[in-house]
Amino acid sequence: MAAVLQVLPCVARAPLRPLLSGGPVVRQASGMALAEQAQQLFESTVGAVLPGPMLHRALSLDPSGGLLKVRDRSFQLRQNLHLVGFGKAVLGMAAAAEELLGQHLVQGVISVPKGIRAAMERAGKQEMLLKPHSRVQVFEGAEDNLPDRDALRAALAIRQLAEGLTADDLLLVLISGGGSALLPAPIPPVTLEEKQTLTKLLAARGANIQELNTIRKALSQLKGGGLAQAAYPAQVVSLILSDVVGDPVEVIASGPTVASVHNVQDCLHILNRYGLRAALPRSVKTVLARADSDPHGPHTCGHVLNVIIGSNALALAEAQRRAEALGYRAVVLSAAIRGGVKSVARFYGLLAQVAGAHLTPPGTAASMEQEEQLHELAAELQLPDLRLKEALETVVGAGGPVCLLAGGEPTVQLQGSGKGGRNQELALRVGAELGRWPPGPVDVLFLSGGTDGQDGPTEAAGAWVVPELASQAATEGLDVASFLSRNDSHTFFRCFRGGVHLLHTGLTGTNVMDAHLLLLRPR
Ligand SMILES: Nc1ncnc2c1ncn2[C@@H]1O[C@H](COP(=O)(O)OP(=O)(O)OP(=O)(O)O)[C@@H](O)[C@H]1O
Ligand SMILES: O=C(O)[C@H](O)CO
Repeated sequence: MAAVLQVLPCVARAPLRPLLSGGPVVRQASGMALAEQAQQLFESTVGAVLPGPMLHRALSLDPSGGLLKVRDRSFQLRQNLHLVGFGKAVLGMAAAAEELLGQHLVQGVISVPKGIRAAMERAGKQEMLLKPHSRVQVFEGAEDNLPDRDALRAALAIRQLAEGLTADDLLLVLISGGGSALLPAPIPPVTLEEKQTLTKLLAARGANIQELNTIRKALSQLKGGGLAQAAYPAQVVSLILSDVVGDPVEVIASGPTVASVHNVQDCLHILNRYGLRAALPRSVKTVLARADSDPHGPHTCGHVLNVIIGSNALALAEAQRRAEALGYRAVVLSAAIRGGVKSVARFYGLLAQVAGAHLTPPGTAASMEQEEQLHELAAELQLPDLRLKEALETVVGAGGPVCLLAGGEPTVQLQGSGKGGRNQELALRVGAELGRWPPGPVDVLFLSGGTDGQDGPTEAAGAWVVPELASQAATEGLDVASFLSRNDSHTFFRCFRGGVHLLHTGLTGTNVMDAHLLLLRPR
């Protein structure tokens, strides 16, 4: 089994850059508007997991001795270092790796989303781009996050590089979310089109990422440890940016350097669950039937070191430090927020109400009933790492501003044909929840943002809300409930107050799911 290391403990601070548009509309806290502080905290969250800081935390090079250190392991470099990568954040990761490794890097191939170089150039993010005469070959593909011919060409080039390595070589593998679609190499006779159709159907029928990637692994030459196997006997070091709740290395990008533990029965259960077993193409049945006799056994990954170098938890930890520096008592509630967006919004609404009441003098206390509802909802959401009790204890003892941080990936069941994204919909729903209760003597702000800088098919990363939002919107003739019923959160935020509640970052070059911030400040 491959060695799995957890996130690196210390985090370099990223430079601050204004991300939120619009002026301060929330009362000042410590001389700075809550909205501005939320901006800084979101910047810190993203900054902790930008490619440059991450790679510098993960790798160090001793140029005199030509030793590459990854955590507590050292590797001798002697013109034997090769690089491959795939994922939405891999262009910047490769640029940072190349900068760090210099002439030691012999060659590389990466597979990144279509148009990403042009987008980074347009955004002026030179640090996310490879040098003009880079040794790393770049393939762009997987338009709309679906495996396509371009991604297949990239996957084959990556396989070829891996297969050409010897026991003297070291292969650095850069992995981030979106890697599954960017590394398609179906096992014949399964075709790319068949795999694409199956993936689309599973996703449309609600399969989660664990289920989706179990099927992807079974049908792929490179996923589920296949890439590690192709590179054997070279030493493999995978640096992984997690976009999956809980950071499971076997799931992220379908674990190309992690031995798969799934068998055919697991796949058949999943296909059954989504009503796809009966209609399977013959090729898929053939490959599944073969798979049991030819598993990527655990023994195939003994030459691999898998290291999580960036995650939601790590990003939130940095935001927590920043919040404390701004004078908040800060708690990370959870880095594994999941569940329907309506329940998650209700959770944050109740949390704000209960926490707000704890922050204010007796007489404004939230009812016991609300506190009970909060705990019940938390139990229903089944968030494994939730620190609700600790958060509420902190609030009780705070006597001043409080910042509750969380992250993860709630789900939106699309009903309408409006324009929006997970984060904007969550923020709007939380805004509506906050408006249901009479405001106590406490300022409240909730922000939800996608750390990749793009929330659904919109140009915004997310949005922030305050309890007055719904009533203020009504004075502008905007009915929050009707926008929500159409999943039209982006249109709402664009119209409301000229769009000042939208969070605009542009593509950030990283992705560790979403970040949620709840700021409370007694008046
Ligand atoms: N109109 C809408 N309102 C709310 N959510 C939407 C809307 N349209 C799409 N979405 C949601 O946006 C998500 C897809 O957007 P996005 O690309 O940001 O997330 P993703 O696929 O999880 O990618 P990543 O992991 O890179 O963030 C889906 O969860 C989808 O349900
Ligand atoms: O590429 C993938 O499989 C998803 O982004 C999860 O990592």
